[in-house]
Amino acid sequence: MASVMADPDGLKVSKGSNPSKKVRIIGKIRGFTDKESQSLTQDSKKWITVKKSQENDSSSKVMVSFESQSTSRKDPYELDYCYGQDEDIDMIYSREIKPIILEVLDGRNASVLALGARGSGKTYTIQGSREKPGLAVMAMSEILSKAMEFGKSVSVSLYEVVQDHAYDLSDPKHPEVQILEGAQGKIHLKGLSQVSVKSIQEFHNIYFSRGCFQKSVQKIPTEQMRSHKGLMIHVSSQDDNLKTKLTSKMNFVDLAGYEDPRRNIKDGTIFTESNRTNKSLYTLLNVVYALNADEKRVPYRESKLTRILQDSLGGTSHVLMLTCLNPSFCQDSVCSISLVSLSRRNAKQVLVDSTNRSRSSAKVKVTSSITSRKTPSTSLIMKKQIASSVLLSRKKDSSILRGRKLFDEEKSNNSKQLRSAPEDISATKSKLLPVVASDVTPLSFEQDKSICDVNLAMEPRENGTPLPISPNDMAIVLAEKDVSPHSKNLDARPGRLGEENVHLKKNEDGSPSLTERLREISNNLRSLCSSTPSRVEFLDNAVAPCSSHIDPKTPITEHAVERYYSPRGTFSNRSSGVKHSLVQEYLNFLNSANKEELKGLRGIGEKRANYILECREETPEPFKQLDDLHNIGLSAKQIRGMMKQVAGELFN
Ligand SMILES: Nc1ncnc2c1ncn2[C@@H]1O[C@H](COP(=O)(O)OP(=O)(O)OP(=O)(O)O)[C@@H](O)[C@H]1O
Repeated sequence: MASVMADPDGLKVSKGSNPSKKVRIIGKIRGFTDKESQSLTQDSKKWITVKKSQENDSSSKVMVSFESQSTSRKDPYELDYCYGQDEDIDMIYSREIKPIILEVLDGRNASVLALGARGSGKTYTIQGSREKPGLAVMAMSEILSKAMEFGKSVSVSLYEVVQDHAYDLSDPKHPEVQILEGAQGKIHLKGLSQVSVKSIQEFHNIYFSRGCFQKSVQKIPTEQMRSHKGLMIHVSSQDDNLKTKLTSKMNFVDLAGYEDPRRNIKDGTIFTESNRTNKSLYTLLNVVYALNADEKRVPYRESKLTRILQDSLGGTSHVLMLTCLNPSFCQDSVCSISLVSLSRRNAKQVLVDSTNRSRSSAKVKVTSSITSRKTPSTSLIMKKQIASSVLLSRKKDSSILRGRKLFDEEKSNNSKQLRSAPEDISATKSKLLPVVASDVTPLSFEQDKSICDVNLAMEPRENGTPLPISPNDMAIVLAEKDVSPHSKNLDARPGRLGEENVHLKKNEDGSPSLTERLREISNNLRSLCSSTPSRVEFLDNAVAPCSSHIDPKTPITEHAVERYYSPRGTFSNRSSGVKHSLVQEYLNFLNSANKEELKGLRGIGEKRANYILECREETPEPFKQLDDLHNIGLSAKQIRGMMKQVAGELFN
C-alpha cells in the first residue's frame, strides 16, 4: 500500500508509492516550447502514453510507452509516477519535494536528481529561471523561511562535474574539488566552498549568475560538452549544548543529458567525452539499482558524482529520481527511461559503460551451485555460447543498454526452458551451465567473449565421483577440455612468437614492426594447418581427464564429440586462436608504435594518432582489447574493417 501523507495545501501527497524502494523514480513530460507548438503535427505530439500500471493497483505506479513509428521500442516502462505536460512544476513541488523538506530540516539528507535526454527540460525543472523558478528555487525558498522558525542556518555549494572531475562553481577560480572519506564513511569535499544564504534574493544572485565551468575540456566545443550541475543546500544547527554542529544536506542535480555516444562517432574526442559522461550516468543508475535492491555493495566509488552524493543517497536519505521526457520523438528519451526503469527493477541487472571493459574487471568466476571446490577449468566455448546467446537476444538494445544479469544461485537452480527475451538471459545461462556466481564482478553482455573467465567446477561425490551433469553441460565440458590443449598451444603462441621474433628486424624502439609480426603469425597459421595432431593426442589431452569427472550415467552426445573432433572443429578452434594472436599483436602495436607508424594504419589519421599517444600518456598500454578502440572513436564496423584489412595483408 502506498503511504499517503496529507499535504498542507490540500493535495494528497504520495510519499513513495512503493515504500520498500529507497529511490522514488518518477517521470515528467516537458511542456511544448512555442516553436514546437507551432511546428509539430498532432500525431507527433502524441508519442508518449502514460497508463496506470494495473487497473486495481492502489499505488500510483504507471506504465510509460512510446507510440511513434520511428522508434523500435514499444515496450512500456514502469515508473512510480509520471507527470504529464499539464501538470506543472508547482504540482511536482508540492507532491514530491515539500514533504522531503520537513525531513531535511529534521536532519535527514535528500537528493533530487533530474535525468533525461538533452533538451528534455531538466534545467527548466530543477533550476528554472528568475521568472519561473524551478524545484530547487522553490525548495530553497521554503527552507529559508522555515530555517528561521527552526533556528537553523543555511548555506549552499555549487559544483559542476565535467568528465569525472568536480569543480567548485562558487569560487571564481573554480578549483577542483577533492573527495575525501573520513571515519564511518563521512564524505568531506575539500575545495568546495559553502556560501551562507539569508534571503532568496541572495540565493538567486548566486544560483543564476554562476556560469558553467568547462575549462578542463577545451578540446571539446562547449555546445557539445555535457556536465552534471549540482546544488547542495546545507542546513546546520547546534545541538542543545551548543557544541556540535549538526548538518543535513539537500542536493539538486541537473544531470548531463543522456546521449547515444555513437552520434559523435566521427570525432574521437567527443566520443570519449560522451562515453565518460554516460559512464557516470550508468554508475548513478547502478547505485540507484543497488539501493533499491538492498544490495550490500553500492558502487559509489565508481564515479565522482556518486561519491559526492554518497551520504545523500544511501542510509536514511530521501532520493527522488526525476526522468524528464521530451514531448516529441527523441530516441535518447526512450533510452534514458529504459535505463531508469531498469534501475528500479528488482532483477540482478547492472549497467556498464561500453568503454570500461578491462580484462580484470570482466572476470566472472562461476562455480557449480552444488560446489565449493574449484577445478581449474576455463571454457572458451562456454563463454562463446553464453555470450553469443546473450548477444543474439540483446542485439537490438546493445547500444543503449549495457545491461547484464549476473549469475545467481536462484537462477542457477532454475531449470527453465531457454527463452529468447532479454529478461531470460540468466535462464539461458543456467541452461547452459548450472552455475552460481561466487565472487561476482560485473560482466557486460556485450563483452568480448574471449575475456570472460569462467571456472567450471563439479563437486565430487563423497566417493570422489562427480555429480551428474546434463547433456548440455556435458557438451560444454567436452568443449572446454577439447579446447584446452589447443588454447594451451595457442596461448603459448604469443610467447613463442616473442622468442621467434628475436631474429626479426626491429623498430627503432626495438620491437618488430607490425608487418613482420603479422607475417610471423601467418607462418604460424600455415604450420598449424599442416600439422594436425593425432586423434590420440587429442584424446589424451581432451577426453581422458574429462571422462574421469563424468558420471557414467550421463549421456555424452555424439554431436558434441563430432563437433570437436572433426577436422572442421579442429580448424575452427585453431583459427580462433590465431585470430586472438593477431588481435593481440595489433593491440601491442597500438600500445607501442610511434605516431608515423600509427598513421600507416587504416582508419588512423593525424588526429587519431595524436589521441592514441595522449591515451598512452594517461595510461600505459591503454588498448587491451578490441573494444578499447571505441575510446578513440572507432565504431564496431570500423574496427572489424581494420582487422579484416590487417588479416588480408597476410596473404598479399
Ligand atoms: N515545461 C515546459 N514548458 C515549456 N517549455 C519548456 C518546459 N520545459 C522546458 N522547456 C523548454 O525546453 C527547452 C529545453 O529545456 P532545458 O534546457 O531545461 O532542457 P535540458 O534537459 O536541461 O537540456 P540539456 O540537457 O541540453 O541541458 C528550453 O528552451 C526550455 O525553456
